[in-house]
This record gives sequence, C-alpha cells and structure tokens, in this order.
Amino acid sequence: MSKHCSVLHYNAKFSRIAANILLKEMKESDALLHLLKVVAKNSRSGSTGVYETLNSQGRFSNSLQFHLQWAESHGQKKDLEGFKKVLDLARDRLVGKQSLENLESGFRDLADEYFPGDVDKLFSQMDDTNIIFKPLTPNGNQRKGRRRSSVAILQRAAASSNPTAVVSSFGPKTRTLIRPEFICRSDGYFGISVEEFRAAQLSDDQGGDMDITEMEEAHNPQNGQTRRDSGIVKNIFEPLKTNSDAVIQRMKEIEKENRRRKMSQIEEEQKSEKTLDDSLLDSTDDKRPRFHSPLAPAKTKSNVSSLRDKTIVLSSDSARSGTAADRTLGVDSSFTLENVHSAQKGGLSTKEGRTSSQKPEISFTETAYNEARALFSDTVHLKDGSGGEEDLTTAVKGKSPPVEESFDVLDDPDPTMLVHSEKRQSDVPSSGLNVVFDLESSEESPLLKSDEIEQIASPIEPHPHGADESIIMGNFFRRSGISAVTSTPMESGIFVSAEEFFGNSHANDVLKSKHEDDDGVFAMPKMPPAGFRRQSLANTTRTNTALSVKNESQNKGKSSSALEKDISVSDVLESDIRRLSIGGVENISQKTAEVDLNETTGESKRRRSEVITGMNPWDPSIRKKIMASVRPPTHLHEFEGICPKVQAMRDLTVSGENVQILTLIGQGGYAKVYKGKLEDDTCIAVKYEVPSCAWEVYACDQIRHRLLKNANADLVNISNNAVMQITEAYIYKNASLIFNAFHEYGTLLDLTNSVHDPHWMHVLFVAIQMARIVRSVHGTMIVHGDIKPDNFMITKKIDAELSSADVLDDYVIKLIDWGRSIDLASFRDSTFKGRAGTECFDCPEMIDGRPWTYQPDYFGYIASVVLIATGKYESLKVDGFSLGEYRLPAVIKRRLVIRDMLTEMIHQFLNIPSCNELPSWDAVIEKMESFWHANFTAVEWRSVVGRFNGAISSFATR
Ligand SMILES: Nc1ncnc2c1ncn2[C@@H]1O[C@H](COP(=O)(O)OP(=O)(O)OP(=O)(O)O)[C@@H](O)[C@H]1O
Repeated sequence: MSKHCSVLHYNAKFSRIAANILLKEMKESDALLHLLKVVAKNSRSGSTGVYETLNSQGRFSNSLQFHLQWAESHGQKKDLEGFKKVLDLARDRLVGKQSLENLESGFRDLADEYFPGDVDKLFSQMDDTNIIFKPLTPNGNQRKGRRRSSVAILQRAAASSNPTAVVSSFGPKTRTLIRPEFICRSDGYFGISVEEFRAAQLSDDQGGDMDITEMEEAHNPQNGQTRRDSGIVKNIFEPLKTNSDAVIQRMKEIEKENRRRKMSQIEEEQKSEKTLDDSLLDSTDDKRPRFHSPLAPAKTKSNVSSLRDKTIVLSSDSARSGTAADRTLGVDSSFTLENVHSAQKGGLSTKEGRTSSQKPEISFTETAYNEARALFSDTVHLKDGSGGEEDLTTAVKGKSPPVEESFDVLDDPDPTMLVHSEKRQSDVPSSGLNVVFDLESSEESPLLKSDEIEQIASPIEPHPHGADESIIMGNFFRRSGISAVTSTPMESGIFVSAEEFFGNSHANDVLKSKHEDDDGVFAMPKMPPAGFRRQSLANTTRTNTALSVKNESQNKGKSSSALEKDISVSDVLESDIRRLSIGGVENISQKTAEVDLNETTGESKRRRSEVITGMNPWDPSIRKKIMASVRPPTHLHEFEGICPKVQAMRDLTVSGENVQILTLIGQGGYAKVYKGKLEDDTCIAVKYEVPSCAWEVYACDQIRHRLLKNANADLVNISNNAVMQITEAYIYKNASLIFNAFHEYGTLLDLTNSVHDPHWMHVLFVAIQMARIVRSVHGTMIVHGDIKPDNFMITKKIDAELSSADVLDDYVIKLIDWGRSIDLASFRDSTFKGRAGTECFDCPEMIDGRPWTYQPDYFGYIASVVLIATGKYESLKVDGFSLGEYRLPAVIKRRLVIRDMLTEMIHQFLNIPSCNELPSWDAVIEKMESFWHANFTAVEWRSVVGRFNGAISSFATR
C-alpha cells in the first residue's frame, strides 16, 4: 500500500513538474497540448480545471486542438453546458481562421461520442452526404437535415464579426434571419449576397429547415441501431408487421395517390418550363434549390503532424524495440532532459518485459509508464529511480525555476494512452470472422456441421446478361471448426475443385435441383465429394495482371455481355480456389461483443425502409454464407477486440500502423469517412462503420477479381481506375475500418451542386462513363444497390488534350460504397421482392412489389443522370401508375440537346418489363457514344472541361 502511495506521489509530483516545465519550455503547439492532455487527465481538480486555468491565462486561445481537448473534458463528465460553452467560444475565436466545417467536424465527433442525442442542437453544419435523397415533405419538397442553409453559416460568421448588427427574421414561416449587411470588406467584415438569400428564401419556403429526424421518428419510432444489411423490416406502415404483401399493396396505393396529386402540378411545371426555356432565362439558376453536399474533401493540414515527426523514446530499450506505442506517442524534440537522465540510474520494470539492471525502488503502473513515454524524448532515459523523486526534482530544478502548482495529479488510468494490444486472430484460437454483427438480428444460425450442410438448389433461367451459368457460385457451404479468419490463408478449410463442383455431374445435380420456394433460392451445395483437394496457394495468388495481359488482345472490343460468357469454368475455378473462411464461423454473441449501443457512425436515423418478401439479399446470415465460400482477400484483417475509436484530429493505431486522422470528409447513412495520413504521408480515406461491414470488402474484392478475369482492356481499366479498391480492411467485433485511396475532388453530387445548368457534353460525358462502369459491374453479376451521385468520387481532372474517343476511356469517376451490393452470382436466378432502397428513391419494381434484380441500379443510374442534368431533386420521384407509364417528373431544358435521348432512357429504365428483359447496356452506351462522336466539337469541349476542372479544383482546395 505504502509502495503504491509512493508511486502515486512520485507520479503526481513528477507530472506536475513536467507540466510546468512543458509550459515554460515549449512553444504553444499541438505537441505541447498533447503532453498537457496527459497531465490534465490526471489532475485532481479534473482535466476541465486545467483547461480553464490555461484559458484564463490566455493560452491557446487560437488553437482548435485546445478547444477540442477542453470540450472533451466536459464530454467525459457529460457536462453538455460546459461542452456548448467551449464550442461557442471556439466558434467566436476561430471562425475566420478556420472554416466552420473544419471547426465543427472535430466537435461533432466528440458530440457523437458523448452527447449522441444532442448533436442536432449543437451544430449548424449538415454532416450527411445524402440529404438529397431524404424523404420529401408531404407537399413534395425535400426536408433538410441538420445543416442549415449556407446563409445561416454566413450569418453566423457575419454575426461574429459584427455582434451589434440587427438580426431579424427573413419572413413568415422561415427561420432564416435577414441581416442588413450584404457586403464583403477587406477588413474582414462580410455579409450575405443577394443570390444566397434568394436561394435560402426558396429553400425556406420549401420547409427546408425542418428537422428530418423528427419526421423520421414519427414515421419510424423503432428506427435505430439497425445495420443496413440486417434485412430487418422497418415499417412505415403498421400492417407490415403481419402481412408484407398487404403492406406492399398499401404502399402502392399510397404512392399512387401521392403521385396522382403531384401529376397535375408537374404537368403545369412542364408547361411553364417550355416558356422559360424559350426565353432562356439564366436566372433559373438562382431559383434552383441547392443540394447539400457531403462535407467537402479538404486539404487539411494535420494538426497532429508535429507529433509524428518527433522521436519518442522512453528508454534505450523501448527505443530499440520500436513498439507501436513508440510510434503512437510523440513529443517535441526540442524538449530534452539530458540532465534528468544523468540524475538517474538503473532500469525500469515494465509490463513489456524489460527488466531493470538494478532492483527498482520505484515501479510504474503501465499507465504511468506510457504517459512518461509520451512525456520524454529520446534523450530522456527513465531508469529505476534510485535517485527517485529527489533526483528528478533536483535535476529539473537546475533547468527550470519553481513553477506554479496548478496541477494536482492522480494516477488514473487513461485508456486513450494505452497501446492497443489487439491480437490478430491468427494468433488466437479463432472463432472465425465476425463479418456481420447485427445487433438486432436474431437470425444467427447455429454453426453448421458438415453433415448438416444442406442443399437448396434452384432452376436455371438464362442470366439477363447472358453470363455463362458456370459463373454462378450459388453454392455455399459452411463447416464448423473452420479456423481463424485473417489475411493469412486458411489452413484447414474445405476446398472444392471447381471442375468437379461446377462441371461434373454433382455440380449439375446441384444446378438442376428445385427451388426451395417461389420467392427465390439461396443455394447451398452438398458436401463436396471425397477427393476434393485443396488448391495450391500459389494458384490462388496468381496476379490478375498476368491474366489481364494474357487475353487482352483476344478480348479487346468484345461487349460486356459477350465477356460475361467468358466468365466460365476457369473463372469460377479461380473464385472457387479462393474459398475462404471468411464468415466461416460466427460465435460472437451480443454479450461478448461489448458494442457501445450509443455509437453508430452513420446518421442517427437510418433512412432505409426494408420491406422484403421472400429472399432478402441483405440478410446477414446469407451474406455470411456467401463470404464463407471464398477465401478472404489478403488485405482483410480480423481482430477479436473492439475497434479503436476513430475521431478527427486524433491518431489511430491499427495493427501496429499509425494513421493520423485528419478530418471528417463525409458521413453517409451508415459510416463516417475520414481523411487519414499514413506513416509514409500517403493520404487515405478511412471508412469507419459501426457495426462492422465486411460485406463491402467482399464485394470490392469479388468485383475486382471478376473484372480482371475477363482480361478485357476496358474492364481492367475500369477495375483499376473506376471501382473502389480497398487497400486495407480491419474488421473488429463492433466496427470496421476500411482504407482506400483518398479522392480530393469530391463527388458527382458536389459537382452537381457546383456546376449549374451543365452543358450537354458535361452531362453526356459523365453519363457514358457511369454507364460503362455500371455495365461492367453487372457483367460480374453484382448489383451495386446504391447508385447515386454521391457514390461516384471524382478522381482527377479531365485531360483536355485527349481525343473525343480517348477521353471516354480516361475514367475520372470511381464507384464507391459497396455496402448495399448484392452478389447475384450467389443467388442463381432468384429475384427479390419488396423495397429496400433509399426512401423515396426506390425503383418502380420496389414500389409495385414486382420482382427485381438489377433494376435498382438502372433506376439509380438514370436518376443520377437526370439529377446531374437538371440539378433538381424533385426530378427523381417516380410518377405514374403502372408499368409502361412510369416516368420522372424531370424538367429537362430544351437547350440540352440530349434531352430526347435522356427522356427515352428514363422511359426505358423505369418501365422494365421483367427481370428477363433488362435494357441492354451495350445498346444504350452505343447510342450515347454515337451522339457524342457525332456532335463533339473541340472548342465547346475545352470550355466544358475548363468548367468541370475548375469546379473540382475548388473542392480540392477547400
Ligand atoms: N475515398 C474517398 N475519398 C474522399 N471522400 C470519400 C471517399 N469515400 C467516401 N468519401 C466521402 O464519404 C461519403 C460517404 O461515403 P460512403 O458512401 O462510403 O458512406 P455510407 O455511409 O456507406 O454512405 P451511404 O449513405 O451512401 O450508404 C461519400 O459520399 C464521400 O463524400
């Protein structure tokens, strides 16, 4: 006991002295803040007191990091008022020096963590990417989410620069405040432009400031912690619980009623558009409602970068060991305490196995040890303390005058400073990959023993794209006891010879078996016959590049549907070889997962309404089985532990790798996406999703694999440049971290918000590239399931020097977000029924309750193109009452010369007769390309490119 007290005392005094030295010796910097944080958290008066003291001394008043740390200290105490006070203070002090977006993103993270229910009240900025797809208000207008209009943001900034200005309401039914100043002066004073006000007025008139969450709550009180792929029905209408057919019928009726009401309004609009069109009123731009883009990709300089560049070594031992913690922690190298070293002798006993050369008189707790590591540079060697407290104090005294005793220190554990001791699953007797952890799912099937593996086969209908049946991988099996799931290849799983599995009589039996029911079939194979052999790993790791070169010449010029046929036995073989343990065993119970129920990464209210009858392609247990049928990609790492928290302005250590998390760049319905920087300074996007979503990793891997299989130059090009490639994926019990290339130029939605009244070449260029990408994805029998403009990242500028043909091959967009994808190859010829898309953004088949497969993507595609062309979200809500007469209420300007072609495509894609009569991507693309080439003019194109590139450059510099 007395020894423990002496540790505390030593630690307290040591830290206090260190803190004061730090303040005295170091310049105000993030590194210093980092160190002070260590000290502050141990303060007896609480860390808040420390920050208040620093604040009263006028220190760090211009530091965002300081305010974040201070706010966090309030968060930890659940002190909302204190949190708000610091947030307001930060806004007052820092607006003008920081963008509001940047400023708020860090606070938002903290609020998400500590005050999840109050986030909406605290922030003026919208944090979601997909506001455009939110449900409409009853009168057909779109609701806004949390972010208020840009005017509100400007007002806030203006108010802070001129607090005495009169603020009054803009008018009845509006929350937008009007300000008398509409100027921007060089002295920093600025107001709001007339145009902004007009946009805001329009937006407010449409009820734009309504809080969507309230409405959603009203519709769907159960909406909450359900992951998207749970397949759990979230009913808008009560009867759904008991009779989904009746519900779909009821939904159809309601939809029809709504549409009927809207039709007359739309027709009037169409008429007035004609008049407007004729007079080519450019002022329509001003009236056009703006879309809220995702948080803009920002070239934010890391506020923590200074930590990284410094050397952190506690003792010579730890320096040599170069642990993850060493890399995680950092101090300013200017802070050297050589004299401390000289005042000490001996070694330090640590949990990490280092032993002292002399018997230590003072031992550190692990926390204290870690903190000390954070506090001292490589020139500081902490040894056993034979000199003890006195030596240290004396040594320090020589360098620093007596210091204020502002900080009382306790020895509390600080989980944030502990090294994450994640254990790779390969190191642990594994339970298999907890690929899908569904908090609400009660459908966790018990592990299948080998003799329990059943077969439910399906009759075969021709694949709509003509893919060879042999690509179909609708046979899953799962075995108990499959070993660890890691990036390391499985040692003990069952491997199936594809020839036998797909080509022999057994396979044929499987393929010819009956449907389990009419609603679709999820096929599982019989146990593979004896003699199935494990494929050599060398084969499995054969690079796709080799494949791509091999047949490139033969395949060049083949259409995608022709190529689908080429995905035959050999393709399946490759896929088959890749059979894996991913999802092989699932025994993560809700009890053991320790999931923080308050934490989600997406919008607090989910926006999808899933009402599926029959087979649910997002069913987690089905997904698990599908994943269990392939070998996991090498970049997938699974951990048994809980995911480290990801927050802007903090470092993250995963699997020994340190990632600086710079800023929040987007928040979709399910995940938060951060910009991060790796140790080699590469920027990446880190998709942090709670609960974890391994499916996205599977889908991306399969797409890439199947695209490259074709060895067609265009498909290889698309695979490499136009489809998301995951570089690393970390799957934890409660969350997943997916790393992929960071794209600074924003999304097609950002572009749409920025380029008003786009030129036809702009629209057609993007439409062709999008169509080619979707075609190639469908060629692999995968449905993306969430095609929309904010799921296309812009990857680079258009090269104006390229010819009209080459520029189409030079992809500048990339399809991301595969969390909603469906691997139709695994479902044989099943179709699905019911709706599960974004509310008010469902395809007609979902609305009607007709069967669908690829239709959501056709709809998502055409709706996206229409949005890009018109810039109006009102254009996206399906009108019409029955097949043949569905349409979008799009008002496409006559001067957009591709109007007729678009109108035809809208009709075609919305009125797909059946799953066997899908529109031909080849034909559609050919038509668009013919128009492109026939009407291409270099001069106009240059101007279009200039506008396009100019707009995306502005995102990059934000
Ligand atoms: N690689 C990237 N580089 C830059 N920004 C990105 C990247 N990936 C995603 N983002 C941003 O994050 C947003 C959300 O990403 P994503 O669509 O993957 O999340 P989600 O939660 O699955 O969204 P959704 O609601 O569409 O399902 C994107 O719209 C985009 O703005």
